[in-house]
Amino acid sequence: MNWSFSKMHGAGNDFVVLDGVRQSIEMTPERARALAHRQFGIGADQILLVETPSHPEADFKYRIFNADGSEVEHCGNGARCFVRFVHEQKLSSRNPLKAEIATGLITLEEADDATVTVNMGQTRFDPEAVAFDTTDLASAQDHDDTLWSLPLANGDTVSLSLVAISNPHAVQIVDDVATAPVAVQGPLIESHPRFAQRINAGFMQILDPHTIKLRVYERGAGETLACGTGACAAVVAGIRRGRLQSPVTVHTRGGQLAIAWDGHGQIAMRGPAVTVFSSEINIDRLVAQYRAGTAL
Ligand SMILES: N[C@H](CCC[C@H](N)C(=O)O)C(=O)O
Repeated sequence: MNWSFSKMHGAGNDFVVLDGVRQSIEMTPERARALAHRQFGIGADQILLVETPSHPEADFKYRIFNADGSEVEHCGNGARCFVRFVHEQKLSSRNPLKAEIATGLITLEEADDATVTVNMGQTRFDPEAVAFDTTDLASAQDHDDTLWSLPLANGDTVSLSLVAISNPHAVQIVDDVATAPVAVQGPLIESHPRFAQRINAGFMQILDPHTIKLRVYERGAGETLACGTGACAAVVAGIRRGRLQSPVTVHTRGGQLAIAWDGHGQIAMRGPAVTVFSSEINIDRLVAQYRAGTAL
């Protein structure tokens, strides 16, 4: 079966985007892993699927699969590519669009300067929102933010702000993102046993109240060049800890994102969306090649 797709990225966070409206696409974890595989597949951090919505006010349903095949609640950089894809593929000319995600609706709007602004949906700060087990753990309360001191398996202890942008994030402040132990602490935080659904691990360097640098070790994908929900989570954590003021420019390894948050409502994120190429692929042959390649 042949699937047409677009290869896209938002600030270097890259995606395979599929039209599940005009094509019959049944996504499985293995198919997502095969499409995302950097050697045996197309290569991507996430696979994005556009579908017919079930929510009455939505224009489309927006589904996200990580490179490890896990289906997740949200992807901010992907949302910008989603609306660009819908317009480029002439699935709809509506602008702004409403997309249905796991926790409700998000609004996506393309601007004339080729950037896209997304209202990122609900934000939560309670440990339950990130499936964090707080049993026997004293929270180091910091301002009005819960700052959790978490021992890691390698002997490090980290201070984490927990924020859900529909998907879960654990954000820490570091002196210098360039030397932050992302490769060591990232996987230990991502798969820490107290996070029942795993978590995205953010490392934020504050340059001034309106500017940060950020690296994110993503759940199910590893470190990416940018993470949209991670940028939102970092800005929210910084504002709630009295260290940042809206709007905030987030410098990532793949580009810049502009985040605005009034302290209680939705978060708005603006940034780039780029189509690298469009093509089609035989998914059955791809999965067979992926199985053969990864069997060793
Ligand atoms: N790895 C994330 C999903 C993709 C988020 C990121 N690519 C973004 O732009 O928000 C998770 O498992 O929640």
